Amino acid sequence: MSDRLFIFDTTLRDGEQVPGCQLNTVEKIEVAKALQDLGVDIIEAGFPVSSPGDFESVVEISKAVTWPTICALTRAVKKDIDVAAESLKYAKKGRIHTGIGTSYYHIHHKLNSTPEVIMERAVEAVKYAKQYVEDVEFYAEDAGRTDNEFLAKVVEAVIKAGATTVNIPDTTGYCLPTEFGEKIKFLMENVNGIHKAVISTHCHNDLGMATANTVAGIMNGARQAEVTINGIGERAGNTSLEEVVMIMKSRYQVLGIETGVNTKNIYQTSRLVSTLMNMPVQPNKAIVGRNAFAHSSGIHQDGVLKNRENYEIMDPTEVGINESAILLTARSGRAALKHRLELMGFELSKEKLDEVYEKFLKLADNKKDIRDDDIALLVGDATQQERRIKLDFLQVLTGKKLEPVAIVRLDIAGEKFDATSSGNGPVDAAIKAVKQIIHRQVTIEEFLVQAITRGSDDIGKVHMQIEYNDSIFHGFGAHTDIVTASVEAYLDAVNKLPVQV
Ligand SMILES: CC(=O)SCCNC(=O)CCNC(=O)[C@H](O)C(C)(C)COP(=O)(O)OP(=O)(O)OC[C@H]1O[C@@H](n2cnc3c(N)ncnc32)[C@H](O)[C@@H]1OP(=O)(O)O
Ligand SMILES: CC(C)C(=O)C(=O)O
Repeated sequence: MSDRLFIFDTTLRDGEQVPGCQLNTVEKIEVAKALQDLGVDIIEAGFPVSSPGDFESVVEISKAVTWPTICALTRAVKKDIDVAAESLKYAKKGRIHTGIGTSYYHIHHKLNSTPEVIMERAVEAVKYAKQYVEDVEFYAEDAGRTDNEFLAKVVEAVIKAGATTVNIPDTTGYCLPTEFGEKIKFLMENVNGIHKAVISTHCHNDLGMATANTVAGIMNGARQAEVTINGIGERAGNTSLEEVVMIMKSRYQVLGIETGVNTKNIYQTSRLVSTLMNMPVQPNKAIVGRNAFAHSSGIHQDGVLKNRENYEIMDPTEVGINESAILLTARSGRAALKHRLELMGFELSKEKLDEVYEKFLKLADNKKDIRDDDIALLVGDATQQERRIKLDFLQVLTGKKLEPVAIVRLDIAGEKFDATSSGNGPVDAAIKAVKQIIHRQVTIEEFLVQAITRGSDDIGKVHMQIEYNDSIFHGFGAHTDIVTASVEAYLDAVNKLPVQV
């Protein structure tokens, strides 16, 4: 048996069935070209009979794409097949994908038919499509819930009628991986002529088993996997391309099967599809999720920094992601902080690192997303000269219809001084209280408040410019509490005034 797995991408057909994900023809061409660059073997471009727009898209994709096979879906209905054939007239390699439901439910409760009639319609559809193209794929819809004996008869009949690929979809995402694997094995062992066709999987993710079922199918003889980028598709979605491809690559030693996919294009294709279809990728999505190569807890970060393979089974660059991310959170340890500091150009002694780490933990408990700006401020704080005047305590009472009042305690060269003041705002009240303790004739010339990054949990940065004896002094403060940041900025500037003798 061949060790090459054909990748059949149905992002533009099954993926596009997702409500809100419809693309126009220009966007579909962009995705099709990206799929071509990615190296998929077959692009299912649409269901041409469904609308003039979908027909047009299949025509234009056929013109735009050079080497992958372009596939058009149909029911086992002559008109559908005629229209599909027409839409494929510019395809360098065209495939008609026709089929019909084979499960008890579909035969009796959807098609109001009998197994015998369904068998005839299946054979007839394949023969009809065969008049147009050599490459005909047949799908036995809801094969996952189809009795294996009947399925084997249908598969044998459609291969005899000329089907070159036979698709065994788990349409409702019902099968267990063992059941799906056994289904494929049963067909491989019981269908006469099975080796004349490629057996394909098309698994849905209703129970989160789409990829597991696809792999089980491949392990039992399927050599085409029908997949979508980011696993998008009807209901809970389809098997995701990136998962199947990376399973084949990462576990080649066990499975011995290759795809023709250029895995380095995976991430960019995922982003493209997500953006065009307005379909965000869940952060923990395997391979392409924002956190797929991000480490946030101290023990993992330490392990990854010592050797990436301690916690990573794939190299992120293999899927087009530049590098693993070490995210700083309240669960991070010194190793991660030190690593980030080094990347930022700081080499701290062990003692200094401990000091910054303590401050970092306090900040991280209050702020989810710690960025380089935050770290720079912490390092700045920890490495600053000892200040003579320090803010020891600050409490502010403020609110709508309340006169703001601030209580301040300063530590001046080891001695504590308290003051209380009201003001027209909390910052004004706090600065006035400070001024009651520090009797210097200073005026604030400039007061600039800025959120460093984003979000209401962000650090506010304050820049203050004060004037004293015709000279200007600058002060900076940063804190998640903007009043504290303002007082710190004021004191920073005051600490720079010439010491009075
Ligand atoms: C599992 C899958 O994902 S299959 C692909 C799903 N994608 C789509 O359905 C999108 C495209 N579909 C469409 O645009 C429309 O449904 C069309 C054009 C195909 C048909 O539209 P309508 O003629 O209005 O039929 P409608 O959608 O209401 O019902 C589907 C009909 O097709 C029949 N049918 C369903 N599947 C098949 C099949 N594989 N082969 C033959 N007939 C089928 C149904 O039994 C039903 O027939 P009935 O009206 O005689 O009961
Ligand atoms: C048309 C077929 C292949 C399908 O999408 C399904 O069965 O899920």
